[in-house]
Amino acid sequence: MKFTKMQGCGNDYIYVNCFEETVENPQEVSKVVSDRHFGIGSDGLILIQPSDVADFRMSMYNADGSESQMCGNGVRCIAKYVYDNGMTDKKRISLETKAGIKYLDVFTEEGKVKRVSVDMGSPITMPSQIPIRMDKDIVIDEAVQVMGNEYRITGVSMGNPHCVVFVEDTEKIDIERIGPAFEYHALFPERINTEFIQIIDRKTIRMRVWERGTGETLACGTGACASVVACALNELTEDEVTVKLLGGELFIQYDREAEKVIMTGPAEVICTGEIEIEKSK
Ligand SMILES: N[C@@H](CCC[C@H](N)C(=O)O)C(=O)O
Repeated sequence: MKFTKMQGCGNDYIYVNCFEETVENPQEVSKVVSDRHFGIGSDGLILIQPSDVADFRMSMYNADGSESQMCGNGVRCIAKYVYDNGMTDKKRISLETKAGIKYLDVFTEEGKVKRVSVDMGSPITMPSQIPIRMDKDIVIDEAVQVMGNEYRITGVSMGNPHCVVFVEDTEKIDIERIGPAFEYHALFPERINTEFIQIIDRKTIRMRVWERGTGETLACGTGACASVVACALNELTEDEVTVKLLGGELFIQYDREAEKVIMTGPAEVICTGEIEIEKSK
């Protein structure tokens, strides 16, 4: 199987061009390629596919093989892949995802995509649609018990589920211990991505993330968008915020009137290669 490894703010995935390759069992293939010791090493697998309703389609799988509806860093990398490889010459690309059609604007330097702005659509705050098991109209700054401690959570879906927790200092979070406890908490029937957010000032936040199905990653695009919406709901920041992640920075604009979130950030190729996948996978 031919692949390209790409990253957006250090959130790295194996991309397969399904106009040329067939991936029969993507859940299993994602586990194999993502393994950082016995595979290529990545946060998951992303398939670039033909679409009947948009220019391209994305399917994305976490490192544990579970499928997600959306991947913010992944959609930017797909825009770079299809443009740089001459699969389109459009500077506004439409992409079908399990969370609807997303529109990607590419910014090029010397003919190659450097940055991409994505219309991430409307944030969803209704608990039953995130989903979060809470008998409320919206989950803002709600107290929950996790591993014997109280945390205050704000729930937002960007097509995939997020739980945002504000902390004094992201460096002091024992994320390997607390991340899985959030992910598998009974409040979240489809598990959850958890963002730990430190407010730097009204235009800047620092974020660490525990991703559903993968663990701690260096960045999460949907998570950055969900966090900026959560900041706005808690009146902690303005609506245009730079999110500092372990692997880089994303610029997020929350347009409350239009009810949409725009994410802008980089996309880079790491390497290309070929891997033998057993027939049963
Ligand atoms: N890293 C991604 C999100 C990947 C999916 C997530 N782990 C989930 O299961 O929903 C991003 O950049 O948005």
